[in-house]
Amino acid sequence: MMITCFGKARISGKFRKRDSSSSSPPRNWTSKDDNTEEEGSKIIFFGGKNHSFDLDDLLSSSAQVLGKGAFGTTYKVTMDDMSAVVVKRLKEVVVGRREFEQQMEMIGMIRHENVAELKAYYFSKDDKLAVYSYYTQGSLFQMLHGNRGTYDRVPLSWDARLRIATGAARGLAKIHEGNNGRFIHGNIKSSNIFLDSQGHGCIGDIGLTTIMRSLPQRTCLSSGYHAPEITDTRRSTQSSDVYSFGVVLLELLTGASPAITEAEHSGENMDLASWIRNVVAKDWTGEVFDMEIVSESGVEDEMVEMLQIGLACVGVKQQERPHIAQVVKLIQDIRSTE
Ligand SMILES: Nc1ncnc2c1ncn2[C@@H]1O[C@H](COP(=O)(O)OP(=O)(O)OP(=O)(O)O)[C@@H](O)[C@H]1O
Repeated sequence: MMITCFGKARISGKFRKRDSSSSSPPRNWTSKDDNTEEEGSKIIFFGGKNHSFDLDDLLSSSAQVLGKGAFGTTYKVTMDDMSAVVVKRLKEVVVGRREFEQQMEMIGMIRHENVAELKAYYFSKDDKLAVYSYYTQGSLFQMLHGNRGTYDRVPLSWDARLRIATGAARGLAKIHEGNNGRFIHGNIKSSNIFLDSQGHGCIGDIGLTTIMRSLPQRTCLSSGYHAPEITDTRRSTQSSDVYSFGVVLLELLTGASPAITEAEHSGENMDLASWIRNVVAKDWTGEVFDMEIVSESGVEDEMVEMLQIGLACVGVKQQERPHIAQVVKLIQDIRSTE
């Protein structure tokens, strides 16, 4: 299956550099009504006072728009010392300050090597910000689909994909342990999975779904990531997270986009999970794997095992999907050295 283009709108821009003589933040970065002294509106950091920047640094630094997602605009902000963080300016937050803060505090408590760290958050009437670590290697989406069909394409080996899947599964398992085992992610997809320095997958964008306006059902259906029972993204469940994670595994195996497209073989409109279910039912399993990995020798059994795990996760019946802890074990067992 060929994917020829990256397929996401890229925008570039810059925050205005703040006049260093001014003590108030620039208007384009903070509230539009000049109400910067709004009571209680201060940036809250995790990890005590041990942080290398404050709100002023953040607001005065140059920023580049990484993209506009469903939940707002995401910026890479580079500090004077050249360190970078990601700032997500959240739009359509549908909860009040108290609930927002409670959710952020819960997210902040989830610390794991395979979970993108929430460093800080900020709530005011006009601005809601979430500050994360910046991952220099970009997202799994970029790695899988970027530059396909061009000379600039850097192939992603099966070993690399296995490491990404292992790390991401561990990260999601940790997230599901949060809030006494009730925490959900709600938006698992390849653009929310990043790579750490060892090449393991790390899950980003945790826990925002439940505090944001629900995505339209049409958007959910066409993305290919959402479980079929989800009609309101604010009511995502751990089992729907497992479904979405299964879609990511299928994406890793096939190199195909999960969005609903006209399936090459049948000419029908279907999402990735449905297409793979169809192909496997017809016993054409070998045909689904990404051309980029299919020629690697001695790994086909591992790919077939991963395919079975992915298919179990995307089970249409919720009760038949595995728990994420089982998924971690199954993936680790594919190659016991991982
Ligand atoms: N911590 C991060 N480090 C590096 N890149 C990031 C980080 N967070 C997000 N990005 C990248 O920034 C871009 C915009 O992200 P954003 O989350 O706004 O949109 P999205 O992932 O496409 O959709 P959604 O809003 O549904 O998550 C994406 O390409 C994403 O992979």
